[in-house]
Amino acid sequence: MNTFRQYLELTKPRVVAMLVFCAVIGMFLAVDSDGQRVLPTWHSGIFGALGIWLASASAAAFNHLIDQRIDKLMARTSHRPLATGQLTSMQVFVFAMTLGIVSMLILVFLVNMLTAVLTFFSLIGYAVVYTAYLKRATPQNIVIGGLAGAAPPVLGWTAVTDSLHPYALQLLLIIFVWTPPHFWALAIFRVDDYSRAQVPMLPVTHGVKFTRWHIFFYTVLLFLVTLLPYLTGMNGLIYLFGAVVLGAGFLWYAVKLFNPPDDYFPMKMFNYSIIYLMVLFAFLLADHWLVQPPVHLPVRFDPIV
Ligand code: HEM
Ligand SMILES: CC(C)=CCC/C(C)=C/CC/C(C)=C/COP(=O)(O)OP(=O)(O)O
Repeated sequence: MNTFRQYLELTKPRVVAMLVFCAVIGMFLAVDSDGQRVLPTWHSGIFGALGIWLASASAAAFNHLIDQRIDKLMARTSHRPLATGQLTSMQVFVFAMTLGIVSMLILVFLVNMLTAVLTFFSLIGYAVVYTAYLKRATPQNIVIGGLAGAAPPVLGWTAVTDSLHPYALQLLLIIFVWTPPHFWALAIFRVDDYSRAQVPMLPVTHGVKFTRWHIFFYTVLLFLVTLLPYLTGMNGLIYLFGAVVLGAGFLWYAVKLFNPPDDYFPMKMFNYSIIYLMVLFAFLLADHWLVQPPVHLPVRFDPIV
């Protein structure tokens, strides 16, 4: 592997691509204080996405740095550049710091302070609170830590409007509730890895059966939470259709997981979780721009900040 690819791997490019995708959709879902659709300017769109991307990549690189001992012990992560010794801790530290500082400079000077502050908290939330503390401390690690990963649509939104709208928090809530079934499906499949590395993930501490019930509970909750954008008048029937069909698919996986046809089934659910989120956000976007103004529940929500 050449050096460029090793540094690229530190940034968890596919996960971060998804975070930026959610942030960009957040930008295009933004409304002003009168509830009117607004578009990102070229400036806020490009620098907002760049800053959020670099901050997420920095957080991912810090995660590699802090987790190198664990990563060495798990089959899924043992090939990572620090685990194999292809990069040194100092190289990764300098890389992560550089990305973090550049992202903050971009957000503070070229976007706005609100987005910079919220992105900074997300970076610290993932790199320090989740990775260095929660991950090793409690099986609720990914539930609480999921807050940082759920932030991107809010960050995209604030990059455009410089204000925090309650509608944006609904998007955060969706990703927040989506994260446990997303991760625990993978954790069931990788339970031996986590057990070997002594990471207290739910299937390790409480068993697979208990984890399946948690996945089911969060999937039902996710189904309900995804109805909120319709119920609050943020989105219309096109979105509702997408949310119900996609949610029914997710529920099917959660139920089938109680009696899986084969050992690989949890990974099929994990893969579905990613398609689910991507398509759900595409529906939010399509609905927002194809159907306007929303015709139901004329509730007015003012920005919080
Ligand atoms: C605390 C929260 C989260 C945890 C613990 C978590 C955990 C994981 C893990 C362990 C993987 C497997 C990576 C690998 O194969 O090496 C993964 C993959 C992935 N996650 Fe998450 N995740 C979280 C939040 C998120 C969020 C918020 C998003 C996007 C909105 C996301 C999107 C993805 C994507 C797209 C992949 C597939 C990457 C690939 O194909 O390699 N995850 N996640
Ligand atoms: C600024 C901002 C939006 C920050 C969010 C950063 C970020 C990369 C969030 C994604 C969450 C994620 C991939 C968790 C997996 O970590 P893990 O350590 O459990 O997984 P691993 O074993 O694959 O490393």
